[in-house]
Amino acid sequence: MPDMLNIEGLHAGYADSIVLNDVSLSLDQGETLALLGRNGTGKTTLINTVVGVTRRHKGSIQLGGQPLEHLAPHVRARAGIGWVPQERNIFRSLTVHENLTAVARPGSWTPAKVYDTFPRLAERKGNMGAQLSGGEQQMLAIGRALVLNPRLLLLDEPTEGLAPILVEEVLRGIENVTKNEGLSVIIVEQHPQLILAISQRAVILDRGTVVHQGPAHELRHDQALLNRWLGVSV
Ligand SMILES: Nc1ncnc2c1ncn2[C@@H]1O[C@H](COP(=O)(O)OP(=O)(O)OP(=O)(O)O)[C@@H](O)[C@H]1O
Repeated sequence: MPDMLNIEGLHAGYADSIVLNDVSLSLDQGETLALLGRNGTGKTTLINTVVGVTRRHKGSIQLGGQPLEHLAPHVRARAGIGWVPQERNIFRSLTVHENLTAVARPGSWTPAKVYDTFPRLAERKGNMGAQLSGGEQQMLAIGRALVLNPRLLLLDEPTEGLAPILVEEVLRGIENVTKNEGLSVIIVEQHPQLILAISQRAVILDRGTVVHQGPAHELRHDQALLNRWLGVSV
């Protein structure tokens, strides 16, 4: 069976500038991959290249064996790519429930299941998107991606700017999604300790190239590697 996601020899960037340099990685069904690296190392560019909104210069991207690299972003979405960009992508003038029902597509993820995963959203069902806290908006953005019933979910810094208690709540929700549903996820995160704890695989980018790739539990306990590439202590 092919990998859920397979990227080979990817070079991509913006207009003529190349940010990603020969990136290769793969991800199985049901796996979570922590995508790490200092600021400006190309994490968002990699996510955006899988989505199809940057310029790809070279290399292949396959989803479940299907080549994606020549497809438009909306066709990639239909093929099973769910995307939660850094700037939380919700309708601010619709209610929580309308946000979820407006985009839902047939599949196992329904608004009701999103409420089970993020009970806080159930309590805010009738609130406008604009009235939600940052953490609640993030949960709603993830919920909106889930009701599209993707095969691969791409989350760009889902806990950025959140209070610690909400960080835990968002990460717990993400962990349940991957554990119970067999969904593949790539998460860009600035808190390596937290994200490695709920991931199976880890990739570190530095200046647009993959400098480390391996099991998340190994990296989580490898102080030297974390220090070298991320400048953090565990
Ligand atoms: N729209 C753009 N046009 C041109 N260059 C860009 C654009 N977006 C990002 N870049 C450049 O690409 C490089 C990688 O940026 P990217 O946002 O992918 O890094 P990142 O690892 O996600 O960083 P951060 O953690 O700060 O979000 C940077 O040098 C950045 O200046």
